Amino acid sequence: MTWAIEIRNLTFRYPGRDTYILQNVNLKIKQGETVAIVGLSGNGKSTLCYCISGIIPHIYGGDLQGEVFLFDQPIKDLKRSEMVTKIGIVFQDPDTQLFSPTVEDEVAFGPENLCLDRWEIDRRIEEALKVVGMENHRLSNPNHLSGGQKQLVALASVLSLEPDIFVFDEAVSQVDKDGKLAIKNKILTLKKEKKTIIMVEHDFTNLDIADRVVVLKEGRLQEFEGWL
Ligand SMILES: Nc1ncnc2c1ncn2[C@@H]1O[C@H](COP(=O)(O)OP(=O)(O)OP(=O)(O)O)[C@@H](O)[C@H]1O
Repeated sequence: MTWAIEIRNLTFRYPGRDTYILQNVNLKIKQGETVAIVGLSGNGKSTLCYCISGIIPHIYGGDLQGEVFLFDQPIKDLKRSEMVTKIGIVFQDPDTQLFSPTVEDEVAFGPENLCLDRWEIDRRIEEALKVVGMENHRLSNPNHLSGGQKQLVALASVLSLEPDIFVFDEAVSQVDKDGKLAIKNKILTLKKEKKTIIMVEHDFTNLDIADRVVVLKEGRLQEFEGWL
């Protein structure tokens, strides 16, 4: 069977650190599945998201053992251009993701780098901005937006890539109630489209739409059984 994501015996520590943040993590996720990762602060949820999306080891380095596969391919062998159509991550802190002078440029960056036709790029910008309700802020500088608005722009910039797998790492934590509802509806649409979704949830906002919940405790992963 081909898994959208397969993590085998993953163990990781950051460069120069003694503590292993992830310890022998194993996880298999089917295409079209929505999996929520929960756990207390500092237990390695973001670190696991970085491993799944190739940021570890490509950007952070560190001591990594085990392997992550996306659709049977080891991510360490995937080129950056192959990664972006397979998996898109929305970070907890939008400031790490936003770098363009305008909202529109930010959302256009991914599709433009995929060298898509202009009409397709425009369609994706239009759609992504509409989903997140930021179509009236096209020409705004992302640095001048509120935290919640920045998160919505970061989300739109990943939606416009239309990857097979989405990783939402507390992606809407600062977004207002209406915005959260709109994103929840979008995630439901992505589910219908058989996209694979990983959600890190601190406040459990979207747990009800997850097919499965896994708990990360002190770097070890367990299936969630029972109520927290
Ligand atoms: N770049 C880094 N270098 C060294 N240690 C790091 C780095 N990033 C995170 N850590 C450490 O790794 C541990 C796990 O952090 P991580 O952000 O993965 O946890 P988390 O479960 O996502 O927490 P939160 O819910 O607060 O976001 C923490 O002790 C953190 O201090």
